Parts: sequence; C-alpha cells; structure tokens
Amino acid sequence: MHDADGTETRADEGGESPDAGASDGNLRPEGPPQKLRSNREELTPMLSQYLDLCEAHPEAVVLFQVGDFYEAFCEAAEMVARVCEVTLTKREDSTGRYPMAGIPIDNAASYLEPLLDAGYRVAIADQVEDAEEASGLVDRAVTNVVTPGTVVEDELLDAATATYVGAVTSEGDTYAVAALDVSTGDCQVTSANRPRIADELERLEPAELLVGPGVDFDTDSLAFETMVTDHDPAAFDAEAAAETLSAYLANPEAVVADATERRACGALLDYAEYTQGNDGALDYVSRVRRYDPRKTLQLDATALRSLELFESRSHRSGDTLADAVDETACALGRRRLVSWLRRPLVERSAIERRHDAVAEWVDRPMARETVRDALADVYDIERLVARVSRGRANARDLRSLKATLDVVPEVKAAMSDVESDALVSLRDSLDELEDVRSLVGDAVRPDPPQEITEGGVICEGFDDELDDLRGTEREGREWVADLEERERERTGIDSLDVGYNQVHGYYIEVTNPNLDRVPDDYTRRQTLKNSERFYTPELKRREDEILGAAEKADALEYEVFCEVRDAVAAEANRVQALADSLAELDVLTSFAAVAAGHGYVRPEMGAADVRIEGGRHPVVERTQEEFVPNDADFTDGRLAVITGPNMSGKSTYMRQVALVSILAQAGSFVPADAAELPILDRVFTRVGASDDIAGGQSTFMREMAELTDILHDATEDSLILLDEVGRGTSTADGLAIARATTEFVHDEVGATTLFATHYHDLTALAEELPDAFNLHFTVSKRDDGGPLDDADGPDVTFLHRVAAGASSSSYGVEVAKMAGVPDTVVERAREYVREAERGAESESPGESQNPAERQEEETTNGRAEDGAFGDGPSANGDTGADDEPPADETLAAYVDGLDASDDDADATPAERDVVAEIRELDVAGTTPLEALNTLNELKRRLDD
Ligand SMILES: Nc1ncnc2c1ncn2[C@@H]1O[C@H](COP(=O)(O)OP(=O)(O)OP(=O)(O)O)[C@@H](O)[C@H]1O
Repeated sequence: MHDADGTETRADEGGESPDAGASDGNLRPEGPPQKLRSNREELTPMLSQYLDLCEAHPEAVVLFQVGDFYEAFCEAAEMVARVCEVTLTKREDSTGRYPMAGIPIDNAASYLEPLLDAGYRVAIADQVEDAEEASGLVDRAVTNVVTPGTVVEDELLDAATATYVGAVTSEGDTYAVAALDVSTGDCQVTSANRPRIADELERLEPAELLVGPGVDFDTDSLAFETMVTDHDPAAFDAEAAAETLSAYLANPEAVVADATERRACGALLDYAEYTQGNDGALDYVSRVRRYDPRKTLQLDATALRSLELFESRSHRSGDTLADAVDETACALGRRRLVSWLRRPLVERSAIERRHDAVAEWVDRPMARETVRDALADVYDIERLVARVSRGRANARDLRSLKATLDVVPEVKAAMSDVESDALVSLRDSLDELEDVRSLVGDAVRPDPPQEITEGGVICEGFDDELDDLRGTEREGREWVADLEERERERTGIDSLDVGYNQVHGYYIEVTNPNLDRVPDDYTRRQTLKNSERFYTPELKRREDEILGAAEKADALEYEVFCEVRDAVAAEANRVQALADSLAELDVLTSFAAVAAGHGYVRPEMGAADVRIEGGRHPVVERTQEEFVPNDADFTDGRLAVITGPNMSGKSTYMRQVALVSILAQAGSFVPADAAELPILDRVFTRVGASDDIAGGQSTFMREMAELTDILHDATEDSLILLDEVGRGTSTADGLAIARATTEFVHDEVGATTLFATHYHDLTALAEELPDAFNLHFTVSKRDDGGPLDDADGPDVTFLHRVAAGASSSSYGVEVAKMAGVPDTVVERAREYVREAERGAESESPGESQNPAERQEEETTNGRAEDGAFGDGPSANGDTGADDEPPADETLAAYVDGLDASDDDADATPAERDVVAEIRELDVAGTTPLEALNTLNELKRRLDD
C-alpha cells in the first residue's frame, strides 16, 4: 500500500531508466540525496519526510517503509538495487522522477545481510502509525539502525560466536576498551596501556569500533576487519557518559572505577541506544562488568591465529581447537566455550574448580549424558530474552523459552547428588522460573503462528474477554455452517450453497433455474453468469457479529500477548542468570564428554615446569590415523632447541605443548597420559615464516616486529614458541638473530621456550647455556643412500617421535625423493651429502657429531657471507631440505667466532669489535628497523 502522493513503478511493471538523482556514480549512498536536497521546497510530503530522516542519519542508508516494502531513493536506490540484486525502478510525481529500489519487509533480514557485508549501516524507518488511521502522511521514525556491530537479528548472527561493538577512549597513556554484545546485553570494559588494549581488541574482534575524540589509535593496524564508526563526540564526555551509565548501574563508580573506562562504556551504551531506536536505556543490558585482562591467560592475535584456536589455515570446519573440544549441546554453551578458550584462567583455584567438575562428570557418565540430552533442548535464551526485552519477541520465542524452562527440573534432578563445588553451585543457581514457565504455558498456545497480530496465539481460558469474543465468533460460524442445510430445507433448493468471500462477505448462492423459488427475505448481493448471490438480514447481522468479534479478538490477543511478553521481560535478569548457568554447565559437561571420548587426563596445575607425558595435538590427532604421542619435559631446562627434517613433526609438537596448556587453563582436561603444568601468563608464538605475509610488511619485518613484542613482554611465566626465527633474511643474519634471540630468552626472560630451527649450529647452544637442551625428531631410514631403483617404498619413514639431543643427519634428500624430485637429482644430491660428510670427518677426526664442534678447527679464516650456503634456509622463506650442516663451514666458524672470548688469538680486531658490540646490544629495546641497520653496519665493517 503506497501513499497516494505519487506513483511508483515496481519491477514487474517495467520501469524505464530514471532520469535524475544518481547520475554521479561517486556519490556515497549514505546521507541525504543531492537531488532531493536541491528540490527541497517542492518535494511531496513523503519525500520530504524521507529527506529529513536521511539528514538525521547521515552515516546510514535509510530504508523507508512504504506499505510492504522498505524503499530507498536516488543514490541509495542505485546502491540497494546493485547490492541486494533488486530491480531499480522509479517514483514519479509532479516534482520529478526519482530512482527507487525496495526490499520486501517480510524478508528484510536476508537483504540486510549483503548491505552489512558491503560495509553499510542501514537505518530502518518504519511507519509508526496505522496507515488507515493516519490523516494525511503516515508518520515514520527510525526504529533501528542496523550496523555490523549491533545486529540483533538471529538470521544475521553466528550462533557460536558473540558479535561485539567496541569503543576505545584514552587519557594520557591509559586506554580503555568497552565491548557490548547487543544481542545478549553482555557488556564488559577494561583499561591498560595501548599495546595491551590492541591485544584485547584482537581477542574481542569487535565487528564495529567507536574511537573516542582525540584518541591516538591506529585501527588500520588491527589484525581483523572492523567498521570504524564516528559516534557523537559529546557522548564520550565524562559527564554525559556517567549519566548514560547511571541507567545501567546503580552505582557506576563502584563497578567502573576508572574515568577512561566510564567514558568508553557510557559512549558505547549511548550508541547502542541510538541503534535500537533511541528509546531510552536497554533494559536487558544488566550486566556491565569490569575485568582485568591480566587475570586471564593472554593470547594475542598472532597466537590465536598460529595455534588455530578458532580459525584454521585450511578453513575447513573441524580443524580448530574450538571445534576439536566442542561437544556442547546448545548455542549458549558453544559461545561460552569460545569465550573460555579465548580467555583461559590464571588463578589456580578457579582452574581446579573447573577441573573438579569435569572430573566428576567423567566419573559419572550416566548423569552426565542425561544432562547433555536435556541441554540439547535448550534454546538460545540469552538472545531470546533480549528480544523479549526489546519487544521484538514473537509467540514462538516465548514457547521456546518455555521449552527451555521445561528441561531445567530434569537437569536439576540429574544433578541431585553432585559433589564438586562448581556443579553444586551451578545446580543450586538453576532457577526453574516456575512463574514464567506457567505464565507462558497458560497464555501462549503451542505451535503458534509467526505473526502475533493475526490471532491464534493466546490459549483459551487465559482471558475471559477474549474467550467471550472467540465464543461469539465460533457460535456465529456454527450458525452459518448450519445455514446451508436449513435454507435448503426451507426453500427446497437442493443446490443452494452458502459461501464467503473477502469482498462481499457471506452469501447464499442460487443457480439461475432455481431463482423463482428464492424467498422474499433474500436480498440480492451479486449477479454471476449462472447464479445469483443473496443475503438475509439475519445472515448480515451474524456476519457483522462474526467479523467484529474476530477483529476485536485478534486485537485483544495482540494486547494480551504484549502483556505476557512484558511480564516475561520483567524477569529478564533471572532468565539471563539461568542462561549463564546453563552455558557454564554445558561447557563443563562438554569438556567431560571430550575427555571421556578422547582419552584426556586431568592436568596437575601449579607445577614449577611443564612436564607432559604422552602429549598429543588435539586437532592433528583426530586427522591422523596413528598419532604418535610425545613427552615434553622442561624440568631440567626451560629452553628446548628442536631440530629435525621437514615434516618430521616439530611444529605439531610445539603447538601441542601450547594447546595442552591453554586447554588446561580453560578448565578442560588435556590430550596426554599425564601432565604437570605451571600456570602461564602469556603464550607467544612466532610460527611459520612463510605463512604470515600480510599488511604490506615484508615477511622478515613482520617476523622481527613480532619478535620484538615477544622479547619485550615475555616473563618467566610465559610460554614462547619460536619456529625458524631469522629465516626470513640471509643465512648469516638469520642465524645471528636466532642465536642472539635464544641467548636473550635464556639469560633475561627465563620463559619456557620451544625453538624449532633448521640452523643446526644452534644446537651447540644447548651445550653452553645451562637451561637449554636439544630435542630432535627422528626418522627411520631404511637404507642410507640405498640403490635408487629399489622401489619398495620411501627411504625414510617419519616416526614423529621426539628424542633428546640434536638431530645429526640430514634427511632433506630423502624428503625430496618422497616429494617426487627426479631420481638423478636425488642421487646427485646424495653424493654431495656423502662428500660433505666425508669432508667433515676427515677434517675433524674422531669428533662428536656436534656441528659446532666439528667446525671449530676451521674458524681461523671464518668470514660470513650472505646466503653462502646453497642448502641453508633461503631468504624467500623456501622450505627446502635444509637441516644439513652448511656445506660451506665459514658461517659456523663466524658464529663460533662471535662467542670466542676477546682474547681469541684467531679473531681479527674487526671481528672482536663486532662481537663486543653485539654483546652490548639491547635486543629487546631495538626496533626491527634498527636491528636491520645495525646488522648491515656490522656486516659492512667485517667486509671492510
Ligand atoms: N606426533 C605425530 N604423529 C603422527 N603424525 C604427525 C605427528 N606430528 C606431525 N604429524 C604429521 O606430520 C605432518 C608434518 O608435521 P609438522 O608440520 O609438525 O612438521 P615440521 O617438522 O614442523 O615440518 P616443517 O619443518 O616442514 O615445518 C603433520 O601435518 C602431521 O600430519
């Protein structure tokens, strides 16, 4: 139904190309259209109303309700037509022709999705008065601004992850970030220095970010995509923000003690109110929490990514940690699991409390499975109750709430004799909400229709007036139903029919041959080709009664429904608390199901050092037919230098140590035979040089930047995984950096460190540094360099087994063979390897396999040459077969020279200078660029 002040051509009527309004393709479709602005004085009332709304929401595309469609005009119409793939039509009135495109209201969500994906905010302008009752122009108002961070429509949200909108403020060096999930009302705020806040944002990954006025924060440097929104600077003002907050917290200063945080939080809530139609405080946002990120295990974006916690490199589902340990039964649990994995705990008692609960469920499979079965019937009541509070829930939502409440007694019964603290308090906190449950059960019919304005929603017996109206309606219909029989009898016309149509209402139809038998009280209503239709005064009276009663009943049902919904909304806090408990219970139960199903054990927390027996990688073990468990024992040393050929399992091993720790601190059991674990404060990763080329930085620069972060921030409670640090540059520089890094981590940081490297020379460090040790991955070699025509199978088998000591032999050639490198090349390479080995043996007879020792005697004329080694790691991150000691021994000699004492008679004065300078270097305080320049300078001096 369209306003009468113009004519529209819809798609099916075939619109011709509009003549004006959007000719300039560069115009942004948000904001007031130029053509309307310049015609302002002449516009029809409706377009003028549209223009006003566009001006009030300049950052958004206004979709304007016209009957059953949301319409956009001019530039916005062109964009909507293109993005939503709907036809561009036109609206024509006395003032001109305007491009127009619309999306059907019934199915609006599916059209909003492409608009959000394309980076638009959408302001929904609804008709806010009944078009039939309006005198003149129907009043419209923006009831909802849909933005990527504030969407509440279920269809547009992922059930398993929370969608946040965030706000950042700063005062001096203190930065605060607040984050709100508008779909559930979960609101959290924290503050720290800028790098930590950046980390925090990467954990939250808000889909939209408000940056307060004057905040020096580069959103481009964030590792995730977010929409940056300029919100009214006045909302960030301390007083305004405090005022906003006071609607959410009885005593804001007690909960959010810090002014920077209050400003972030207040401005954010102000923005959320704005997007929800500026209708005052959002009742369901009742949990504004302040938290301290230091009270959780810190995982920055690099760690989250390289450990594949939530996103796998392969992008296959099932390949992430979250997938591997997700046996949750409901969406509430799934979201909670993700948030626990994102923020593992650091407080031993809290971790053990979760472990106790998991242990109890592991031991009691029957009760556990009963609970899990019951939880499978739990709806997403967190988002549902938010819809109830916003007045957007329909009858089906309320029935879903009831279905959820129905399972609570079952869950409680299954938990009647639980003993662990966490389970006992969860059970006791489960509120059956009997009042809400019986209210909804009594009021709302099972299987109600989607629409709440067309009746069929409220149960009989709930409201007397409604029952009377429905009674009248029913009685009337019964009377009509019997009418046909009665009239046939009365008139003797056997073919007489009683029917109903929308336009004419009830009628009695008599075919033409029988018209002479029509009684006097029949009045003609309609003439058809072969028959006439009549009504009687009584039928008319009954019709009015039926239709009147039905209409009143529908309206009353809607009213009653809204009352019921409001009554439920009044209990929103209790529903949220229940959702909270069910979510937590679901995760603990899921942890136990995973532990039982996949042989996880309870880790012992609070150990001084990591000691894992038979550890497994939780994701890789599921994809591998025979996964080889490996120990990780750091009790005699905290820094492991790990060598081994490509594909032997180094990365998997390092990651599994981290994943075991993360799972343990999240409250889960771990994939191992036994584990004693310290409580980590942070996990750092520098993994996979070739995988992270992003943001226009060279791989090497990126690597150095990450390394700088690690060296700055790690503590002795941290876990550091370093995979081939230094390989992004020339061999000499790379080795020097790797070595210096290892020494620094060992001497200054003391963190538990796993360092996988192809620089064999680094294994010598383990001999020198008291807290370092070597690990290597073995392969079994059927026949070292056996005949090539022996086609019985590969010459090496990866054992994927870690062992003490450094790897001493290169299997790169065999790996090359397995990869299909032609036999002649493989054989030639073998000859080179043999030659090199013979050379090494003859030059240091009877020496150990330690390459550094082997090379000791040749240090005299050692001189580093960039990229001197054909088989070493190359600058472009090539993963060649490269764990062979360099064929050209000069680099090893050079690095040994680095360590030689100043009075080493063999070193040149320039070399001694350089060594001294390297020793003085403050690596942690050096930026990547400075490091590069320094290296360059040192190298130049040596070359001179
Ligand atoms: N413990 C294990 N048991 C069984 N299979 C394993 C094990 N560890 C690793 N694998 C398998 O071997 C493959 C290679 O492992 P990984 O990537 O850890 O090797 P890598 O030594 O780090 O190799 P590169 O040096 O090339 O990075 C994995 O994809 C996995 O399929």
